[in-house]
Amino acid sequence: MKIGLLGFGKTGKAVAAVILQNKEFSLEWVYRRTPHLEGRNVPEFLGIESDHPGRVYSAETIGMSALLAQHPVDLIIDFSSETGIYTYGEAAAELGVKIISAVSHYSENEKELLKKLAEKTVVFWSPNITLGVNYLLFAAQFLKKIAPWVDIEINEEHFKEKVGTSGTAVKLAKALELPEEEINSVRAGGIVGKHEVIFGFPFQTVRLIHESISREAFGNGVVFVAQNIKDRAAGLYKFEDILLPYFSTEQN
Ligand SMILES: NC(=O)c1ccc[n+]([C@@H]2O[C@H](COP(=O)([O-])OP(=O)(O)OC[C@H]3O[C@@H](n4cnc5c(N)ncnc54)[C@H](O)[C@@H]3O)[C@@H](O)[C@H]2O)c1
Ligand SMILES: O=C(O)C1=N[C@H](C(=O)O)CCC1
Repeated sequence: MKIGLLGFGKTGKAVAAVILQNKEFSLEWVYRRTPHLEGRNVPEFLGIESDHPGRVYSAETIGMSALLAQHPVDLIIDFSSETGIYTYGEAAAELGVKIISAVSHYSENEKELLKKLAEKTVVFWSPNITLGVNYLLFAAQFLKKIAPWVDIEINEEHFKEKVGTSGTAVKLAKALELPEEEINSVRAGGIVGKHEVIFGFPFQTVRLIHESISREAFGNGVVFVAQNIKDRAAGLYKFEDILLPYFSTEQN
């Protein structure tokens, strides 16, 4: 599967490193806003031995439609920001190029755009692309179903510079019907990402914890998602759509 990547910051670099070492994929290009690193070879830049082309292009030099015509891909992965989708969304959807967006927060406008693009191609969006957190989300919902009266607290910890409440914690709060304002956030040093749901029962406490110990975790998540959406029809997908069949009690 040929891949294009938008967002080559802290996470994009770690995700690129994981993809470059996977023989099922070929990282064709990285697309940046500015010409910084333009023309660089990503495997060489990251010091990874890989035969993927992985060349850096910039919006100042080539538009997305031209890039997709000259260097076609099957899938675009987005670890940029809210605005990234406007750069490639329409061009990708027109060509049926699949989209995995890992951007943690979107406003209603971008969410509407994702829905529109999903009429033409596969669009997957998840504020947290790790298998672990999405498993935790299911487990937490099950426990709440069994004991709807239990006290629940959500804690999230991230690196000092992260702005706003994590998209993952917001999603957990929605799923567990808790007010977003009650999420407890810690910002300290270089914490990659930790989410905890505490169930306070009388006489016992249940803690569901997920910690990303390095950003390569998000690369592994991308690989898992890409493998699971590759044969899907156009539509808007979330992590739950991939995991739900695994919770079936039927034997296969
Ligand atoms: N879903 C997940 O599991 C997950 C995991 C980690 C990070 N994230 C999210 O991914 C995003 C990036 O995180 P980060 O820590 O790598 O941030 P970062 O600031 O280190 O990197 C973001 C990069 O994207 C680039 N960028 C921003 N807007 C762009 C655009 N319109 N076009 C092209 N490039 C653009 C920036 O220049 C920068 O290089 C954030 O939304 C973050 O919350 C999601
Ligand atoms: O590095 C980040 O930024 C992360 N953001 C996600 C969020 O906001 O939920 C979670 C993973 C790391």
